[in-house]
Amino acid sequence: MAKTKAGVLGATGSVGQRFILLLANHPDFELVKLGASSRSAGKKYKDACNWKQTDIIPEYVENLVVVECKSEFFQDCDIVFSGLDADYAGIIEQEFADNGLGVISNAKNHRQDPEVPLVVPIINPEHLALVENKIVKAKEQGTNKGFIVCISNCSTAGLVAPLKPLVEKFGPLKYLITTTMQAVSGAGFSPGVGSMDILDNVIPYIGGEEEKMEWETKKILGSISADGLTIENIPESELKVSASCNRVAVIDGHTECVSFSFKSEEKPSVDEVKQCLKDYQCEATQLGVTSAPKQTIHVLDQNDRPQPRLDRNRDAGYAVSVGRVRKDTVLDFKMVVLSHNTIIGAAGSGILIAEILRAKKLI
Ligand SMILES: NC(=O)C1=CN([C@@H]2O[C@H](COP(=O)(O)OP(=O)(O)OC[C@H]3O[C@@H](n4cnc5c(N)ncnc54)[C@H](OP(=O)(O)O)[C@@H]3O)[C@@H](O)[C@H]2O)C=CC1
Ligand SMILES: N[C@@H](CC(=O)OP(=O)(O)O)C(=O)O
Repeated sequence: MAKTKAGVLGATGSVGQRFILLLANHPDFELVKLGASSRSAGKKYKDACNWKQTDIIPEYVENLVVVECKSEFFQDCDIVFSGLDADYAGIIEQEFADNGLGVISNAKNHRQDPEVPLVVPIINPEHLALVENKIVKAKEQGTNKGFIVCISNCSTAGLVAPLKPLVEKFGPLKYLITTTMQAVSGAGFSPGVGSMDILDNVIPYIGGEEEKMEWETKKILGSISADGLTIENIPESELKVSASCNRVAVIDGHTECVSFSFKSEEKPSVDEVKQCLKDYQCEATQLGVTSAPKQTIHVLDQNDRPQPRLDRNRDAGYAVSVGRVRKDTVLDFKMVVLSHNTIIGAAGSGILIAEILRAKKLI
C-alpha cells in the first residue's frame, strides 16, 4: 500500500516536534508539509524551529520549508496532524475541514463539539465511527469529506486508560477523584514554564486543566448516539469527577493518584481489578497497526512504581503504567497511573488514530 501523505500544523512546537520524531521513518506515512505561524513561514524547518527533543532533529525535515497554516497549501495531504497553539487552532482546523481535509488535533478547541469524536486510541477508537459515517455519507452525496478528530487532554488520556476496561468488566463508575503531577513539557515551549518557577518547586495550578479532565472523561466514556452522528456524554448525575492538577519538575510523563468507586454494590477484589487491567488489549493491537502497544496497560507490582523517568517509555510511550492498586478507605480503590504526555497524551495518539483510520481504509 502506498504511504499516506501527512502534514503537521504547529510543527515547530512541543507537540509538533514530537509528531516529526514519530513520523520519521514511519512505514505508513510520508511527511510532506509543515505549517506554523507567519513568523516561521518561508524559513527552513531547522531555522524556524528551536529543537528541544533529546533525539536529534531528523535529517529529512531540516530543509523542508515551513508554510502558513492555510488549507490551500495542504491539499496534497491525506491527513493533517495539528499541534497548533489553542489560541489559533479552532479557526484554522475548521478551515481545513471545510476545505475537505481530515484533521487530527491536539488542541482543545473542538473537543466539546458533539459531532467531533474525542479519542484516546487505546481506549475509545469506536468513537471514530463518526468519521466513518461522515466519509461514507460524503462519498454517497458528493459532499465535503473533511473532518476533525480531537485527541484528549494529556492528563485525561492517562486517567481514562485504566478506567475503560474496568467499566467494561465491572460496570459504571460513580465517583472518581484524581490528583495529577504533570510534566513541564505539557506546558509547551512558548512561553512554557520558567526554570525559576519549577526547580525546587511544585505549582498547584494548571489553568483550565481540572475542568477539562472532569468533562472530557464523561465524553470519552460516553456513547455514540442512535443516528451515529454525535457522542453522548455520561450525564453529570451519573458520574462525579474531581481533579486537582499540579505541575512538577519532570520533563515528560504525567503521574496521577486516582481513587474511584463503582456504582454497583458488588465490588471486585484488588486481584480482579489488576487482572482486568492486565488482560485488556486495545483494538489497535488487535488490528496490528504499526505503533500499537504490545501490552496496553502495564500493571507494576513494585511498591515504588510507576515512576516517570523509569516507566514513561514502556511500549515506546504508547502504553500506560499502573501501580499501587489497592483498596481505598473512602472510595472503593486507589492506584497510581503514569502516561507519556506528548506520546499517548498527544502526538502519539494522533499517529495511532491515523494508523487505525488507514487500516480501515478511511484515509
Ligand atoms: N504539550 C503537551 O503535552 C500537550 C499539548 N496539547 C495541545 O497541543 C497544542 C500545541 O501545544 P504545544 O506544542 O505544547 O505548544 P507550543 O507553544 O510548543 O507550539 C505552538 C505551535 O503553534 C504555532 N503557532 C502559534 N501561533 C500560530 C498562528 N497564529 N498560526 C499558526 N501557527 C501558530 C507555533 O508556531 P511558531 O513557532 O511559528 O510560533 C508552534 O508551532 C496546544 O493546543 C496544546 O494545548 C495537548 C496535549 C498535550
Ligand atoms: N495542559 C496540559 C497540556 C495541554 O496543552 O492540554 P490541552 O491540550 O488540554 O490544552 C499540560 O499542561 O500538561
